[in-house]
Amino acid sequence: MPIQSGTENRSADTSKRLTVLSGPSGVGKSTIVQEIRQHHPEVWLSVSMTTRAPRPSETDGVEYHFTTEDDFDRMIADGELLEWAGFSGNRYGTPRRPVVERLTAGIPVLLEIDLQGARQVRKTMPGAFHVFLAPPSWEELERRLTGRGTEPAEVVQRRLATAREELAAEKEFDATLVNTSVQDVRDELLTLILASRV
Ligand SMILES: Nc1nc2c(ncn2[C@@H]2O[C@H](COP(=O)(O)OP(=O)(O)O)[C@@H](O)[C@H]2O)c(=O)[nH]1
Ligand SMILES: Nc1ncnc2c1ncn2[C@@H]1O[C@H](COP(=O)(O)OP(=O)(O)O)[C@@H](O)[C@H]1O
Repeated sequence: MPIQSGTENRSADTSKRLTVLSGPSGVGKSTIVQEIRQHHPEVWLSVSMTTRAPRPSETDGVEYHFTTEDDFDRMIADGELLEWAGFSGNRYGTPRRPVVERLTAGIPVLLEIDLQGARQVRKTMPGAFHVFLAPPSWEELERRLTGRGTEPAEVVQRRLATAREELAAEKEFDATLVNTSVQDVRDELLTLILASRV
């Protein structure tokens, strides 16, 4: 029956409307996401839960939902997270329900998450398209992470050590964008987000 098979196809394909953006700390992921937020409201940006403290520039509910360790434990126990990971001493996770609701409604969704989370999404949402954001060079990555000035030196060092492992995982991704120009990457990412729709 054509109508029934059409419905089945649509529900099976919803994860194809999902794009995952990953890359080492300091490469410019938040900057690109901010550009998409400002210029492309047609893309829905998932707002993650985190146990990390807010930076002075951050607003609860915009960049993240800032939460406690206890509440994060509860969300895991209740199956409310699509994926989650520990990163540099804090935990981060994607609330499942808002993502599923947008995908089902046909809205493109962008997740900005770390490598461990991206690997979980690859398993649970097999249609998702995975984009790796790479730095122009290692030295530039160090400069950006240090220059941002949001973390003490010891945290920067820890993030750089993790970054070496993350750079080695680039081949797991469907596409790589090198973050030389913010506007170019924004436009290229949007093209990929819209191209991966079905
Ligand atoms: N697995 C997972 N990682 C996340 C999530 N939200 C953010 N992250 C990642 O956590 C890492 C640290 O994020 P953050 O503390 O904001 O630092 P920044 O990305 O260097 O600005 C980054 O790699 C983010 O992509 C999430 O919901 N799940
Ligand atoms: N294309 C770019 N060229 C130069 N600096 C950049 C570029 N993209 C981001 N930055 C700067 O690099 C630093 C880290 O960017 P951020 O978006 O916080 O990275 P991430 O979210 O990946 O940790 C910030 O100071 C940001 O302004």
